[in-house]
Amino acid sequence: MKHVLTIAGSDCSGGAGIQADLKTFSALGTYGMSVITSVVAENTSRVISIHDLPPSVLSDQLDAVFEDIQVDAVKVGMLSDVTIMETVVHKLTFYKPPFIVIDPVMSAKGGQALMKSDALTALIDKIVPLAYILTPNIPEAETMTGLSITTVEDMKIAANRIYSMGSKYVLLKGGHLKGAALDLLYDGNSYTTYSSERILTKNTHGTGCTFSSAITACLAKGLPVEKAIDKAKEYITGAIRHALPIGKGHGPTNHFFSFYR
Ligand SMILES: Nc1ncnc2c1ncn2[C@@H]1O[C@H](COP(=O)(O)OP(=O)(O)O)[C@@H](O)[C@H]1O
Ligand SMILES: Cc1ncc(COP(=O)(O)O)c(N)n1
Repeated sequence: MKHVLTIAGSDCSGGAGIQADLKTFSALGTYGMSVITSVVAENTSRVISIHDLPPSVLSDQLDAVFEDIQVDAVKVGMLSDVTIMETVVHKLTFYKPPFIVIDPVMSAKGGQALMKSDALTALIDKIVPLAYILTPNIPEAETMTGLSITTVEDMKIAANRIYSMGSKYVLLKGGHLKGAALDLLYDGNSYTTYSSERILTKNTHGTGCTFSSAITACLAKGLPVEKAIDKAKEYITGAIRHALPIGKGHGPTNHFFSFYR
């Protein structure tokens, strides 16, 4: 069995962050581990508070995992500030796991910030170059590039711009646009699209976390990039189609939908 690590925030309501990541890792047959960056008191409707863990606690967790267990792939999610980013860069540069998938989380579905705005430069200069695959959504790509993205042509221009910031692949997710749920992969040479029908639901809490974790698990299992994304796209579409209508806001993705099909 492959061993997969998530470095991300904790969502006590279980829909996003490390909770979504660990459920995805299990559902895809991998052994999941978690290093928590921040404890977020949040639910399907709102973020109440964010408690960032001290850098030493973050470093210790990373050492505890890497000194003892082989890590086949890493997913990075919420990194709230520059200090947390610097700690993650330091440790991942030292331990050099084979695949690093980075979801540049900036806000929760309700719009509340999960990354401090003064951390944008560190995200671009220090975190992005670590990424094998970077998975921004449309608002994140707009923040990173200063572009307005409303069409697939705009997505191509933005993906190109983000690629030049230093990640090996850019997967720009189109969940926030209209029409089909179309994601665009750019590898520096050509574009590949991954498309599914748009599911009419408000229950999209954790979609980005689930998708990036599924890609990470598939890479750990040895799938080439295009196949890993294909499989993860199939997984996220099922998890949204069967998303749970719980809570008063955006309900969470469902990781056990395959048992009920
Ligand atoms: N309503 C939907 N129906 C089908 N797929 C969706 C829907 N919303 C998002 N997706 C897909 O879910 C994945 C996560 O994308 P997105 O929701 O944009 O991420 P984030 O959670 O980071 O905002 C992408 O593959 C996207 O195309
Ligand atoms: C701790 C944490 N990390 C990430 C997200 C974003 O989740 P998503 O974009 O997948 O809905 C979140 N709401 N909470």
